[in-house]
Amino acid sequence: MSADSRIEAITRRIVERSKPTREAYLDRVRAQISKGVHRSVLSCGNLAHGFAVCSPGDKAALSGDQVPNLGIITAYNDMLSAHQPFETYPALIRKAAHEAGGVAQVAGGVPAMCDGVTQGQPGMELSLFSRDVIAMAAGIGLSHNMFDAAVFLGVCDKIVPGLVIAALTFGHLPSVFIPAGPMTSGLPNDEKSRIRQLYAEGKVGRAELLEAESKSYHGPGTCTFYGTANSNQMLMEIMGFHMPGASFINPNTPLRDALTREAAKRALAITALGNEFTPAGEMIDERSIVNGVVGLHATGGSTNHTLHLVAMARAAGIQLTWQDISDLSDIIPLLARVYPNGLADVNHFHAAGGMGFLIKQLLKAGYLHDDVRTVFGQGLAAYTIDPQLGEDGTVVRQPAPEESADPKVLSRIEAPFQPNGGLKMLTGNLGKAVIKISAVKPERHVVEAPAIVFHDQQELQDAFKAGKLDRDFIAVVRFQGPKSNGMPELHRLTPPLGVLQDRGHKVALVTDGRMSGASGKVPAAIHVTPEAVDGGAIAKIRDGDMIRLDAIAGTLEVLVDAAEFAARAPATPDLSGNEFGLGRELFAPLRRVAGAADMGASVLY
Ligand SMILES: O=C(O)[C@H](O)[C@@H](O)[C@H](O)[C@H](O)COP(=O)(O)O
Ligand code: SF4
Repeated sequence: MSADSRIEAITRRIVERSKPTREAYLDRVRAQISKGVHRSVLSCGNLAHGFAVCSPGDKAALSGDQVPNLGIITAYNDMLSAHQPFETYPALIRKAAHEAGGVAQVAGGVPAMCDGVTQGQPGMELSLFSRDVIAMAAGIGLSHNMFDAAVFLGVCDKIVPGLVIAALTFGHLPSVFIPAGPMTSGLPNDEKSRIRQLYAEGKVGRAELLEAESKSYHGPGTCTFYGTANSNQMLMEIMGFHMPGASFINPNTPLRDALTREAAKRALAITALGNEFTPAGEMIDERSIVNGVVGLHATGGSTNHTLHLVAMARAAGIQLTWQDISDLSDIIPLLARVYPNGLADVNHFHAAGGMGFLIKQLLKAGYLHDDVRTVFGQGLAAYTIDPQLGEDGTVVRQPAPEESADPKVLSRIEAPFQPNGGLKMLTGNLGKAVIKISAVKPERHVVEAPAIVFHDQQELQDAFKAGKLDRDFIAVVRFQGPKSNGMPELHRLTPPLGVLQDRGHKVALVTDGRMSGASGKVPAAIHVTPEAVDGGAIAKIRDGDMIRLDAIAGTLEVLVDAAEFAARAPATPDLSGNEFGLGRELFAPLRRVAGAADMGASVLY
C-alpha cells in the first residue's frame, strides 16, 4: 500500500533537497563495498594483532574471508540503568555467532551519559556533545576494519543517535541495534512528579523525595517514561534497525535473551558473504527517516529528536528540516498516551499492543512507507507483530492484535487522542523554535505574558523559592545554546513552573536550551535559533517585554516595536562559569564549532 499523498510529497521534497549529498554519500558507501570483505585488505601483522586473543578456531576463521565477523560496539556502564544489562551481552552474542558459524568480537566501547544523573548538574553541559563523541568513539572501534557487520548495544538519549551516526558513517556494513529493554514499572511517573512539586514547595523533605525517586527508578532497564531513550527504541524499530518486537521487552528475561541471540545471528546473515546483503547506508533512506518522524509524532516522542534525527539523517547524506518535521506533525495523529503525554508507562504501552499495533495502525492509514528495507528483510509490514518466546527458546512472532488492549493508552487510527502530532516548529521575530504540544493542555497552546529574563536555570529556581514568580510570565532562559554552554536540558525547571501553572498562572518557557523528553506539561518554546551567543534576537529581550507563544499559529513573537527592538544592544553576560569544571574545559573546542540547533547542533557537520 502506498503512503498517503501528503507523506509521499514531503518524502519527495526531502529526496530532491538531499540529492547532491545523498548521491555523494552512496558513492562512498558503494566504493567501500566494492573493496570486498574487509579483512582481506589487512596485512598479516594487522590480522595477527586483530585476532591475537581469539581461539585457534576463530583465528583460522578470521584469517580467511569466508566466515563473517561481527563487530560489537557496546555502551555498557553501571551509571545508566538502561545500559547495565549490556554487561553480559558480548558473551551471549559471541555464543550466538559461533552457533551461526560466525565470529564476534567487541570492536570497542563508547561513553554513555545518564541524563538523569546529570540533570540540573554541570555534567549536563557535556550531554549533547556526547552524542557526537559517541559517534567518533564507535568509529574508532569499527576502524579496525575486521568486520562484516556490526551490532550496537545502546539505548539512551545521546547514545543511540551517536551510534546511528556511526552506523551510517560505516554504511557499507550491515548494522543491527540491540536494546536491553525497559525497567519494570515502579512508582508511577505522575506520582513521582507530584512529590517533586511538593518538594519544590517545601511541603515534603529530601527523605520523602529520595524515597519516591528510588521507587520510580528501582532496577535495571530503561526508565519507563516516554522520554528520549524510549523514543530511541521506537525509532530503531520503525526505521528497521531493530528486530521486530525488540524494543520493549524487559531485561533479564528469556524473551529478551532470545531477541539478542536472534539479532546477532541476523546480523551475520545479512553480510556481503550471504545472499541478503543489507548495508546500513542503503537500508536507511529518506523513507526510513520519514517513517521515524511519523512514529515520533504518533507517540508524542522527545523534542530532542528535532536535533538528533536531523543529525542522524545528515550522516546518510539526507537533509531533514524542522519544516519537514512540523508539516508531518500536522498530518500524523497522536495514538499513544505515555507519560509525560499521559499516565501510562512504556510497559503499559507494550502490553496494550506496543510497536506492532502502532505500526499496523499507521500502515493502515498510509502514514508509513511500507516499501522500506530493514534488518529483518523487505517491508515494514513484517513489524506488525507481537513477539513471544517459542518452546524451543527462540522468538515467535504472532500478528499484532486488531484492537488495542488498552484504548486509553494506545488508540486505533480511527480514534486518535489528538488529530495532529507532538512537535511543532515556531517562527517569528525571535527566530525558530520547537514546541512539544502533545503533553500540553489545549488551553495552554497560546500564552501571551510579560518576559522575565534569566541567564541560568538556578536563577529561576531561586526566584521561585523567594516567592517572586507568583504571576503570569514567560520565563526567558537564554545563553543555553550549543555554543554557550553545550545546550543542556533545563528539565529541573518543570517542577517550579508546574507549581505556578497549577496555581492558575499563565506561564511558559522560551529558551535556546533544551528540555528533557520527559518534560511536558508547561508550554516551552525550546531550541530557539539563532542562539543568544550567536546574535540571536533572544539576547535582546528585556524584563517586561510582552511575548506571545502561539503553538496553533506556529509563531513565537516579542511584541515590541521592531525599530526599537532592532536598535537594542544584545545582553553580554559573563559565561566564564561554564568554561571549567567537571570536564567542561575539555569541550571548549566543541562549543566553538557547534552547529545550529535546526541543523542538529552537531560538531560533525
Ligand atoms: O530526554 C530525556 O528523556 C531525559 O534526558 C531523560 O533521559 C532524563 O533522564 C530525564 O532527566 C529523566 O527525568 P527526571 O530527571 O525527571 O528523572
Ligand atoms: S532514560 Fe535517562 S535517566 Fe533513565 S537510564 Fe536512560 S539516560 Fe538515565
